[in-house]
Amino acid sequence: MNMTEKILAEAAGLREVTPGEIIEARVDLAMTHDGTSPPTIRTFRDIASRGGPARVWDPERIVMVFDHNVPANTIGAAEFQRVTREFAREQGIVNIFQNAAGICHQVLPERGFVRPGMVIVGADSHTCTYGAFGAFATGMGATDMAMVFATGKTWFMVPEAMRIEVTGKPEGHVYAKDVILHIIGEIGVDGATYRSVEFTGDTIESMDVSGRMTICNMAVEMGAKNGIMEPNRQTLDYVRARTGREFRVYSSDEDSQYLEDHHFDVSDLEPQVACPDDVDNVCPVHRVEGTHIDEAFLGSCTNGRYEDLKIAAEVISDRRVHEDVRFIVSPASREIYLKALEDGIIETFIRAGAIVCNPGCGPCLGAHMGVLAPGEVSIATTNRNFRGRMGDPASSVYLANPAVVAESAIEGVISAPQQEA
Ligand SMILES: CC(C)[C@H](C(=O)O)[C@@H](O)C(=O)O
Ligand code: SF4
Repeated sequence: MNMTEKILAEAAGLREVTPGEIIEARVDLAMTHDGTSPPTIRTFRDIASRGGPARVWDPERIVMVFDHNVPANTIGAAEFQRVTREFAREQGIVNIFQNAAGICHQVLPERGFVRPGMVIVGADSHTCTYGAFGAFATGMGATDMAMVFATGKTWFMVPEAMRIEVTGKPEGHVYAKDVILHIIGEIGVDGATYRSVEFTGDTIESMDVSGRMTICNMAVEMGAKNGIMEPNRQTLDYVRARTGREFRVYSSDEDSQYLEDHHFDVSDLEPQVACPDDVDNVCPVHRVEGTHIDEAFLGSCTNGRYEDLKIAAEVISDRRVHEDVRFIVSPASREIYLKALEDGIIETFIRAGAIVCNPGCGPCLGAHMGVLAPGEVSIATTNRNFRGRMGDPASSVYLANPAVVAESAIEGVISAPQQEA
């Protein structure tokens, strides 16, 4: 079996599982955020009113994070947060992060909730991020999540597996984001639908935790059920520094079967850009250089980590943001924000004329802060560029790495940074 199958078999109490099989699995951790807690709660109450349990199965295994609209920007968002807060209090859910602690997918690993070998479900599609830690992690809707709250279990169809081997050392301003954009450009937005995608190869093995998270974060953008990587040394150090709890590291058997095997050599890769309006509409940055932008956004669960802010600050140095551009920066968590503050990175942004916002999803999904007007263009370090994603349906989004976004913010048009990095 491969890693995903081993984790699922163990969680289902089975010796073996095979792709296509429907299993009932134990859930180790469940996450909901300010957008998805209320519908989960409503369904949970509905189940209770039909004879289901009135208490959640295990309040310690539920984590709630307010990140999509923090602080609340509408009365509706405020009401969603109030309902969630009250439910947490009533149910004894103490792991609720309300005041811009960060984006759920950053907060969970950072606070030691994510460990290798776990089964983690989240009411958010980018829950697949935790595959970077060797966990099986996937997103689900609020209705399924309500059943998890009630029973601590869920069903899965064991996914077919796909292996993506990445080799070579990226040069210059080429990062994990470029690697995953390039992969998605080749595989397509539906090329991995309902598959488990296992990332291997020396590029992945030597990659830092931040980069590994960026890659697994975007597995869902090619349709994957989950993305997963065997934890490397840096990942294990990260986990051990954040939790004293035990965990089990799984690896794929030598002879495990994959429906598809792909290989990417990234040694000569250029920075990549996903053009409107699809994540697989990818090209090397030089092809879109000079494209006018109105906004640049640095943040999100894809690229709002310390490493990303540092790259962007180095590119900016003592230059100033172009006068026709709003450059919005939102660190992915409070921990990251503080570290960037201590290191002068935040000061670099502010002096350059950037708008530094509190940690959260921010402009990523066009709901809060930095919404685009009709015809406007943004270049963002986020993971989605669907039509209308960051505002009006007639606005558009280019996805890129933090260095390209920072350089573009300075130049006022899509630009590649100098290659001396
Ligand atoms: C609002 C939420 C349910 C959504 C998701 O599931 O991914 C959001 O986080 C996104 O990135 O589009
Ligand atoms: S940062 Fe963007 S992609 Fe990530 S959870 Fe928030 S809205 Fe979704």
